[in-house]
Amino acid sequence: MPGLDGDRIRKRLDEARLYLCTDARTQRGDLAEFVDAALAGGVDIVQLRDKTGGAPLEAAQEIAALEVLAEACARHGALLAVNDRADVALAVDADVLHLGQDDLPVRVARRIVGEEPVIGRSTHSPDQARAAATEAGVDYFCVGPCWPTPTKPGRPAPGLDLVRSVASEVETARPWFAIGGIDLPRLDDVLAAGARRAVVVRAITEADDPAAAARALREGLTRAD
Ligand SMILES: Cc1ncc(COP(=O)(O)OP(=O)(O)O)c(N)n1
Ligand SMILES: Cc1nc(C(=O)O)sc1CCOP(=O)(O)O
Ligand SMILES: [Mg+2]
Repeated sequence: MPGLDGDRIRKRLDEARLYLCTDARTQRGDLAEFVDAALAGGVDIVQLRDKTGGAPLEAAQEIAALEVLAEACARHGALLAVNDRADVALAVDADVLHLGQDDLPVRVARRIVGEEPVIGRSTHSPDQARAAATEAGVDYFCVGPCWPTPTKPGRPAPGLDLVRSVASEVETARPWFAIGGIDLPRLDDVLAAGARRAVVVRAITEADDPAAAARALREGLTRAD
């Protein structure tokens, strides 16, 4: 929630179970209604991740979409996440900045966003997960893809073996999320592998009823606690 201090952001991150990445829904023109429904269903963190047009969003479009998400997150007590861009995270006072292996180094991003927002890291191997579990400035990490996914074409999937290995071998107090190909029918397998938090894209963005889809995923994750 923009305006939260670092301690409150970290407390909410710790409690978070369901993380949604959404595009700006430019074609459908329903971003505000969509995100309101997803948040009502129990999404804890919303990230704007728009890679739909083959090129990044224009800056003005990205900021406009983030303002829509920020207002909805503030109303629902959820965290707002920016993908890739530390300058954009600073500009919109985001709670969360997410960085992949090929994005800005965390120590560089920290110089831009300061200490308040949390920073997350994508990981795709046990070594990367171990590094994210200890690297200074990282607050959470993601582990995947659990299944090959058209949302991230070309990203090989280490599968649930990676989730099992992180759950059993990486000792960390940092929250971590499983990602990639996760939907309700697969959630029990993700939980059985040892994850307690999940990131989804299509399971909510492509649902006929995003509130119901989010609710079912959130309930599944909550039951596993
Ligand atoms: C929450 C979350 N987890 C993983 C990613 C993927 O980040 P990255 O590997 O940098 O790929 P892009 O999303 O930037 O294409 C993410 N965005 N969010
Ligand atoms: C954006 C992204 N990052 C991944 C990673 O493994 O880091 S997998 C992924 C896409 C997840 O989309 P869906 O839920 O539609 O499969
Ligand atoms: Mg990235």
